[in-house]
Amino acid sequence: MSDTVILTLNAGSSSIKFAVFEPGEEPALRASGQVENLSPSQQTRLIVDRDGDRQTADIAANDHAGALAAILDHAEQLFGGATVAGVGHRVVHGGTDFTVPTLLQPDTIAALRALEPLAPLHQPHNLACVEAASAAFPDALQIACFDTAFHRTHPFVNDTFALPRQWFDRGVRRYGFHGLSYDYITSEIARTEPDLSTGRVVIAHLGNGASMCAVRDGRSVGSTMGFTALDGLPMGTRCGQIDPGVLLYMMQHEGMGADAIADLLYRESGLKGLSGLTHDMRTLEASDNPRAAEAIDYFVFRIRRELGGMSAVLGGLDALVFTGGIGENSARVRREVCSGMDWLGIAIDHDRNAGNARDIGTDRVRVMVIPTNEELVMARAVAGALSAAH
Ligand SMILES: Nc1ncnc2c1ncn2[C@@H]1O[C@H](COP(=O)(O)OP(=O)(O)O)[C@@H](O)[C@H]1O
Ligand SMILES: CC(=O)OP(=O)(O)O
Ligand SMILES: [Mg+2]
Repeated sequence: MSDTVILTLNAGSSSIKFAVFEPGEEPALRASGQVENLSPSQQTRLIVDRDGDRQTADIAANDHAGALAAILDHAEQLFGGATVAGVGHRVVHGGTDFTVPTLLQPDTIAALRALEPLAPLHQPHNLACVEAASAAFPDALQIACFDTAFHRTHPFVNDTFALPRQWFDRGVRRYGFHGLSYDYITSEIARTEPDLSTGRVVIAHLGNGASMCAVRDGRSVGSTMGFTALDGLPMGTRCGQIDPGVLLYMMQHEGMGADAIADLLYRESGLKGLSGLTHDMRTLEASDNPRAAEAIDYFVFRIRRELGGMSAVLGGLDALVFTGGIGENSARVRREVCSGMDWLGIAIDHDRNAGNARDIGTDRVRVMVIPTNEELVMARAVAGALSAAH
């Protein structure tokens, strides 16, 4: 057993997911878990998974520093006496400047803080974890791993809006997110499906946040997400694509200010807004309320539209991959996305789909369900930084 370990942190607004790896050419997972319900109105819980065993404890934390302190209270169980040599942080927005995993230092942290308004549900929490982990592990390398970095291979037409050119030059452009997930899926395809690694692939990352990525030759050529993680598909609480005229109307005729609109678009829309019930797909699927079904219908409709558009951009399609909590687990969403898609060469086996099997396609296009692993992508980056530092 190694005497140093890598810790990865992935902070959301009400959770921190973490994992512990032994460093090496391919880091080996030692333990993982999360702090969930990290909000004043809920009972915060710590979950630790190790050696096939799950432990759960109620904890008192109500912010990210408190959550990290609770994780460290379990240091012996997680690290087993090993030193944390590097910490990988998921940082959702890297803007135009951060295109590779980056050592976090005061100037980089300040530059990333400036991007907080572009990812208000994520960036402040990501940076809170950086602060807490730097205090807890002052001798460890703190490495930022960016959701935007995988998309920096986009052609200009996918990255620009049709605004006066100065806005593009000032960074108002489409970045794309969920890059750690797409990086992992493309690395899995390269490892297990060499024929597909030079192919035309659409990956649908469907979780609380949801986006799709068009991949050719293992590189991103398009994403449904844009300047922020609001664009594209509808999500748990985010609206997805919207006519900007709606926002003008709300400001000019409904007396809504920027904060009220931000709250509406980031926290009250998407599946939650449409259903009037919940952001949670599992609960929606179990509901017999017709609005729950309408919310799922809209989610599926947008995925199908984007699939058609991305297939056109790619000049055809060789594989469709589902990932993320919904993509990996919802047989209904996958079935409805693939239904009537034979014109594109997509058909699925319903038994294999119901069992979340890895290969569910029966026609020309491969249709696959691949669980994502953003933590491993971060651990690989930290392992690389550690071996470069020695
Ligand atoms: N068995 C399931 N059936 C349908 N949806 C599921 C299932 N399991 C998880 N989900 C959905 O996955 C979503 C969470 O996805 P996840 O990728 O874990 O989120 P996050 O973006 O927070 O990492 C929720 O909407 C949840 O309901
Ligand atoms: C970028 C994004 O939407 O991330 P998540 O799915 O973790 O909310
Ligand atoms: Mg996620």
